[in-house]
Amino acid sequence: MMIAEAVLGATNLSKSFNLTAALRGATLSISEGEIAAIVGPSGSGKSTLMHCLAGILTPDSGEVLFRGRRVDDLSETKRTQLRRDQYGFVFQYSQLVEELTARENIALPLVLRGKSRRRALMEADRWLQRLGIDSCSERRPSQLSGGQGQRVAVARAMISRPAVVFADEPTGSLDTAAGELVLSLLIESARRHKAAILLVTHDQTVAARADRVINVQDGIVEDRVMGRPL
Ligand SMILES: Nc1ncnc2c1ncn2[C@@H]1O[C@H](COP(=O)(O)OP(=O)(O)OP(=O)(O)O)[C@@H](O)[C@H]1O
Repeated sequence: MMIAEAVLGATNLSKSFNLTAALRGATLSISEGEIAAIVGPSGSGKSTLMHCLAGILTPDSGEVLFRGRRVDDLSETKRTQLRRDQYGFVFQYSQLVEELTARENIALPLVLRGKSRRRALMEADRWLQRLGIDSCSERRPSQLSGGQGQRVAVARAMISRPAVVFADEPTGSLDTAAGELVLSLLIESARRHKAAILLVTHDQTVAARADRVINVQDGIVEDRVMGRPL
């Protein structure tokens, strides 16, 4: 049997905000291409865990590993580079740039990585088509529906072929049908490009689409496998 390599790992992560202990020794490992849902009560530490794993927050103690290499102690510049080169992000209210069109928003990560504007826009056009939003190409974010905006966010997250996509309630602001479509597109794109997804959700039907559900309780990870092969 082939054992999948870990793309992302954390050991004993702790993080406090003043007197609040948000994480109290969280340990987990995400395999290459794995789709993992992070669930747990409000305030249990899900977002803090995700932000520590993504290098947005620095844990007070513990280690974060990306492909076996320690990354929590990298300089801010190196962590920004890691996020740009290896990670994609989809949040509840997508942080699209209002001054740019949908097409330019999708192309942006490639431009930031040094691709020419022309080539980045050509690649963005492919993603617009793949996700069924090519008619929105020239619209600004405020001219998009919630579901269209999240599809643009999925395209923007996937265009740079990330190893890991961090998604914090990506369908939380959408109705059921739009949410299901966005989630399906995110999962299909990730499977096609062998990206792992770390998905924070309150929604059981969203969690049920993952390979594995990771339960966070009081800042600690309680891991359980959900029957599907990893
Ligand atoms: N920037 C911050 N400053 C102060 N306290 C914070 C901060 N971020 C998180 N906390 C606290 O840390 C704890 C964990 O918060 P976190 O947002 O990680 O939980 P969560 O499980 O994602 O919650 P929710 O499901 O409500 O989004 C909570 O008690 C929260 O109030």
